[in-house]
Amino acid sequence: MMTERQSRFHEGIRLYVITGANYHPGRTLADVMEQTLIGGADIIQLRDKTASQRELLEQARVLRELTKRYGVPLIINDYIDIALEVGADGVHLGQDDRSLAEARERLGQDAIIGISTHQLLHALTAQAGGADYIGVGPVYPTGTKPGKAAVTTNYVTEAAASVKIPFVAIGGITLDNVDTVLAAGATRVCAVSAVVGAPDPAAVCRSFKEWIAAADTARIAGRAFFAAEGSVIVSVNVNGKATRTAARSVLELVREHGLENRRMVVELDGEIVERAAWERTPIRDGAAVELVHFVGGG
Ligand SMILES: Cc1ncc(COP(=O)(O)OP(=O)(O)O)c(N)n1
Ligand SMILES: Cc1ncsc1CCOP(=O)(O)O
Ligand SMILES: [Mg+2]
Repeated sequence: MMTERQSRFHEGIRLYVITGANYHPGRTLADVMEQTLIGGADIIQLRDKTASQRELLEQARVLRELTKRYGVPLIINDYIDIALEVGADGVHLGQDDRSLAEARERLGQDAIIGISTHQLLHALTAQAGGADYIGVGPVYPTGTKPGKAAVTTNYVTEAAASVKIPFVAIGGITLDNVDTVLAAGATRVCAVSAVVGAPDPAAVCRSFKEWIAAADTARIAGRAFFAAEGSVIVSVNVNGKATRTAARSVLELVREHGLENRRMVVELDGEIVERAAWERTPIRDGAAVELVHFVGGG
């Protein structure tokens, strides 16, 4: 009996961080990449277009040890040999790199193989060829890949509609435009400069993850996720925890937390909101909310 191949690019992989040593002069690769893992990076790719193969191998060994410690997959850009040598989880290949078939043949069924795509035909070809995920980009022009034409968010929307395997949006994505990329249909985001070039890479990763979670919440609730201009995404403090939400009213926030049918009290900015007013009470940016529910009887 034929069993379907189970990809190791699992559902929980949402924030993909690629190395970019030129963006953090004076800080080591290990230090910066550990910060991204602390901040919640779900997968790491080693990419360095100027290092020698020997230097890359050394970097790959450092990242293999680090990613193992955090239980996160390590992908090597371009080089199947290096992936094999250090026991990486897989490789990422572009349209002009080694082929998907060769990588699968050499790395085996368990390996994670990602393919860069710039149009739907690339995406469908990679999917048919057994890729585990695809890169969709560059969404915006980026100094990390200078001269490469941007595919725009139109391709993100096309991929969301037609591609069945996971895709990561990549290229020029920052905390200032990630809402637009998510609103276009991305559920996974990949970044280099916005993360590794930041003074606090862990904080940037946490913020990316919050945006991704806020878009998930909207999608699960069956609502559109709006980008900044018509934004319904607000930062609120719920029971002392900073979070982002697409909830427009107290009622929606209560629903988001699965508490609608519970005996509970809602406090908004220090004032109790009567249940009858939940639906008409808006959630504003910066609001402090306490959701107090009563456990058990008596
Ligand atoms: C996740 C991800 N997406 C796209 C790329 C780019 O790969 P490629 O087109 O081969 O370009 P280089 O990175 O090799 O310059 C990527 N590396 N990762
Ligand atoms: C490797 C790559 N492939 C498409 S865009 C890109 C670079 C992404 O880097 P940044 O997040 O700094 O724009
Ligand atoms: Mg490449």
